[in-house]
Amino acid sequence: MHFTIAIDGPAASGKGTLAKALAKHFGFEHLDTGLLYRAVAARVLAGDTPEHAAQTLDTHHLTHKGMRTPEVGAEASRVAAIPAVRAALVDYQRKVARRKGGAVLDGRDIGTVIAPEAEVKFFITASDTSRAQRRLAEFTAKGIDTDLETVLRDMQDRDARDSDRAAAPLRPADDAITIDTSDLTAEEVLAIAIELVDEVLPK
Ligand SMILES: Nc1ncnc2c1ncn2[C@@H]1O[C@H](COP(=O)(O)OP(=O)(O)O)[C@@H](O)[C@H]1O
Ligand SMILES: Nc1ccn([C@@H]2O[C@H](COP(=O)(O)OP(=O)(O)O)[C@@H](O)[C@H]2O)c(=O)n1
Repeated sequence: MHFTIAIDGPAASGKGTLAKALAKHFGFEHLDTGLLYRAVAARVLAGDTPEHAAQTLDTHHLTHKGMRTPEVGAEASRVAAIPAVRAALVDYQRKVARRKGGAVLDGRDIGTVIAPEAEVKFFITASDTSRAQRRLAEFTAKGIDTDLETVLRDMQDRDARDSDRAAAPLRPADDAITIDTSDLTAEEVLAIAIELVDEVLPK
């Protein structure tokens, strides 16, 4: 059985949390596609060129530590605007998306470019303040010294780069279901999403 769930949205909206929980619930594979761009960015920060880093990316690069720092996130959104970088990462993502047994992919262009044929598409949003507070809590838990104002500004800069770029900009697919998670717990978001997927999933 092929069944793809596409999840897109801006930074720290809760895409990854929902994708992981949906994959677990339905026994599907999960791919955090942001990790691909973060892994390219980490290699660029270590001296590689974006094109070479993307073309030679290997799954073991995805498990490296330090991928969720503000510096890697900012660089990820810069390399992600380069068409050759995006092109190098397409095949791997499409292969996962059409994997037998079902897949959940989260990112920015899953419903629009990587898997426009996905059976279910979600666009996950939340207010800027909620998202910045969530991201700050993550950074603080990791021992990264920053503050709400800085996190909010970096996040808005990154969202703007992701939305304004010419190559696969962040936007909901026409047939995506938007969920605003500002006032919902992760469990509430999951329950809503499961119900919507169940309506489409072959019995
Ligand atoms: N509905 C929610 N309510 C509150 N916090 C949430 C919710 N969904 C996710 N989070 C938390 O917000 C942070 C960012 O979530 P994450 O799923 O990593 O976002 P994204 O993948 O969109 O960047 C994480 O610490 C996560 O636990
Ligand atoms: N499918 C995707 C996924 C991520 N990205 C880029 O990678 C960056 C990091 O993505 P991420 O999903 O790890 O970021 P968060 O939403 O977790 O903060 C984004 O800001 C985008 O620039 C992309 O362009 N396309």
